[in-house]
Amino acid sequence: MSVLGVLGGGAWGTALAQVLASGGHDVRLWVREPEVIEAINGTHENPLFLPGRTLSDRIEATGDITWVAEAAAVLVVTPAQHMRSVLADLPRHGQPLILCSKGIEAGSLKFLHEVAGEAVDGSPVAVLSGPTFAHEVAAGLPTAVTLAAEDAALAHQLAATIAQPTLRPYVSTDVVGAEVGGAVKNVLAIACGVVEGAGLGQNARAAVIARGFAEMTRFGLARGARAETLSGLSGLGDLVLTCSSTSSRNFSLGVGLGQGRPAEELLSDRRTVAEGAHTAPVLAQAAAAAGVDMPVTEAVCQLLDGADVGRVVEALLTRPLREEGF
Ligand SMILES: NC(=O)c1ccc[n+]([C@@H]2O[C@H](COP(=O)([O-])OP(=O)(O)OC[C@H]3O[C@@H](n4cnc5c(N)ncnc54)[C@H](O)[C@@H]3O)[C@@H](O)[C@H]2O)c1
Ligand SMILES: O=P(O)(O)OC[C@H](O)CO
Repeated sequence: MSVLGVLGGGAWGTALAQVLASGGHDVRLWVREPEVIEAINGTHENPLFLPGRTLSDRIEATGDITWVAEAAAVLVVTPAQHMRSVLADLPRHGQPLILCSKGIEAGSLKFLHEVAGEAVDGSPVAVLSGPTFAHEVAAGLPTAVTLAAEDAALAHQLAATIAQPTLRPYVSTDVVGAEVGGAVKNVLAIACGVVEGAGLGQNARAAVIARGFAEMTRFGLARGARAETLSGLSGLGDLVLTCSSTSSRNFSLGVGLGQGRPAEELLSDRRTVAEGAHTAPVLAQAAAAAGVDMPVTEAVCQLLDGADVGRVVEALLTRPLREEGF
């Protein structure tokens, strides 16, 4: 067993720390909030981000990122838009980084493996992504993920390190594909939530999933992803999960939008992150730059900007007819 580091004490960082610690690893968890550090080390719980779960005493929370940097590998689980600034403080030991966040950086339009590569020069980078509600992983429920690194040997080595009886990684060398799925599905989950909130029915939700997958695939292929990754755990698998449940923060945000509530109100008082709200405008820019048509993503951007739900839905449904396919 190894000493592993985790950056980010939100729901997902804490759940990953828990499943790794339950497998016998010692986990150093870097946490931003002093009250969360105190709760994890004092009473083995994270009431702010993962309430109701008793955590392993193999998890030690810290505010000292240099201590986490000494681990054999570091899982990076910050919100996507804060990854660059957090990694800037991580001392460089050449330790592998496993990126577990989902999104595209605003401004640069870069995937997170590109951001990490720039921020921590010299560390090999892998991406872990898939259908993974944090509370289920922390509860020890069976979960499968994609673990992608350009270097196949590294991907296999990291998969062997993190694999647990309830966490099964599937290895890939398609880093871009693994990232596209996680980033795009969050935007599409908002759209499915809107369908739910506006009472548009199950047929409409299935249509958004299917046509959303088509636009995920168009964008992914244009950016060099492989089709089998997009139809795998990190793409279609995560899309189906996140578009089906109010356990998803992105889906829940969409439900509120579909009920006609403004995005600012829905986002203002939450401490948890709904990545799709940040990714949608960035994805729309990246798609435009790649010459890819993403009508569902465009619709989500309009709704986040306060457009009327009925008008946005009508505009989507009255687009020129086209052949089915990607
Ligand atoms: N929760 C899940 O089920 C889940 C599963 C898979 C992937 N993810 C991804 O993991 C990433 C983290 O999500 P989460 O659910 O753990 O977070 P969360 O919503 O539970 O908690 C918010 C996190 O944001 C951090 N944060 C807030 N402001 C910050 C700042 N200025 N700088 C750095 N960090 C800041 C907080 O410290 C906390 O760790 C996201 O990209 C998310 O999409 C989440
Ligand atoms: O709650 P969400 O919408 O951020 O989704 C969590 C995970 O990404 C699901 O795989």
